[in-house]
Amino acid sequence: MSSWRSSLRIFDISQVLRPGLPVWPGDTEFGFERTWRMEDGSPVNVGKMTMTTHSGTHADAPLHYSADGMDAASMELDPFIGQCLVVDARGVSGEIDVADLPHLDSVDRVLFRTWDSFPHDEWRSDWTPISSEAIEWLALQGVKLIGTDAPSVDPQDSKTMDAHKAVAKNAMRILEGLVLDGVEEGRYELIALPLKVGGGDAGLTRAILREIPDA
Ligand SMILES: Nc1ccccc1C(=O)C[C@H](N)C(=O)O
Ligand SMILES: [Zn+2]
Ligand SMILES: [Zn+2]
Repeated sequence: MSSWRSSLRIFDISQVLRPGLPVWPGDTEFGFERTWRMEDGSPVNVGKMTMTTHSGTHADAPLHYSADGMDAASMELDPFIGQCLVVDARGVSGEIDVADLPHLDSVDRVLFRTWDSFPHDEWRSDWTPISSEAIEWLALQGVKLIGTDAPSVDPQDSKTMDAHKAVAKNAMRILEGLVLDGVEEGRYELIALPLKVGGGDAGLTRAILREIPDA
């Protein structure tokens, strides 16, 4: 009788949305205020949040990088749920290129860990972007979703957005701002559902990885 796991380990790979959350320079700071207070006699506490669509862990919608792209509410869910491969790219200098990619066999989703320790409390503009050649190669291998612990798949000063354009050309999906500290390289189940934001150029996402039972 093989032992049955009572539960599979879950890794929460999402940032905490909170005031002080580092955001893209010049973008909307995360704001939170209480609009109904129990201390004022209200039967409940209710809050109000203001934030950029690209706050913390999020999925870009095609509308972000294509003027006529679909919004976050229209994105299909399949790319965001299923088996993925976490790749440790911490040793990569410059940008992740084809030579930095592992051999892939039948994997639809690839997540890149680039930070030794995720910068929760400071904006770091020196992240490791992904080259458009690497994205094209991943698309050729059948990859449908690319995730990163960086705030963008392109460099902060990009004007041509080559990585996003390669994603658009291959109808792939993007997760950015993941927290992959402590996640070993390997295969996991990804569950990362973007908020269904009508007109949204991105969807805030609670992303998790779940261990895959030993075959
Ligand atoms: N908030 C911004 C404001 C202006 C330009 C870029 C951003 C981004 O957040 C980058 C985005 N996460 C991206 O998909 O690359
Ligand atoms: Zn984004
Ligand atoms: Zn992006």
